[in-house]
Amino acid sequence: TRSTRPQRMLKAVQKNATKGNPESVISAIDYFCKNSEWAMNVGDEKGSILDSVVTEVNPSTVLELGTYCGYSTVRIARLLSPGTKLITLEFNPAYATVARQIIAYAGLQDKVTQVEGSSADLIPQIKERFSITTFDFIFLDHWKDRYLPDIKLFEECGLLRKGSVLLADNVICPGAPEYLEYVRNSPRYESRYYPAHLEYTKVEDGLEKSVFLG
Ligand SMILES: O=C(NCCCCCn1ccc2cnccc21)c1cc(-c2ccc(F)cc2)cc(O)c1O
Ligand SMILES: [Mg+2]
Repeated sequence: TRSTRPQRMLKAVQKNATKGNPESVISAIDYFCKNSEWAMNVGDEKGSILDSVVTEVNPSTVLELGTYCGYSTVRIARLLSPGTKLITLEFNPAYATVARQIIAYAGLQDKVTQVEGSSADLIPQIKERFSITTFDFIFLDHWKDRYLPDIKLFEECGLLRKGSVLLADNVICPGAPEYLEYVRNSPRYESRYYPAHLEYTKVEDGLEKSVFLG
């Protein structure tokens, strides 16, 4: 049977990137998506903004919702301080399988804990399962209609502290209007929009960075 797009992306990484070199893995995926097949990685333009926010926060505890093929996982993990690990959640087992191989090819498997399931199920379990009190940095890149219920779940589960940073992909395209309305109008967040474009296209999109004020 025909291979899947994530499988073809993995082949492109194995062919064009250098094992243990995260930058070459990132470049190989971006090249594949620009020249062969579009895929819903955060991409290079928004990825650079992600890099700058991760570098600024220098987080000790990190959660990513939406692993997909591991592109943003590699972008984040390569910037973490030694000894820091990130938790990345993926709902689709086929995506998770490809991501595991791409993350390992980049040599970052020791900095990543992959979890399979839905955010609604996982978020209430995090404190217990991973001995985490609060997150310094959360990257939202999963179902866009889950951004709002999940940020409320983070609050209810006591997973945010004064200064926790949430960065949300696709707030314009496909869009997360209710989420935007909430973080931009809630007195409990300081929110800022980073304009960019939908990965590998000229379509308007951007990232929303929201700092929890406690
Ligand atoms: O849908 C997107 N991502 C989510 C994929 C599914 C996530 C599933 N999942 C993972 C963890 C998890 C935990 N709990 C519940 C569900 C969970 C997405 C789409 C586009 C896009 C597509 C077509 C188009 F024409 C324009 C834009 C661009 C992006 O950058 C995107 O991120
Ligand atoms: Mg996205």
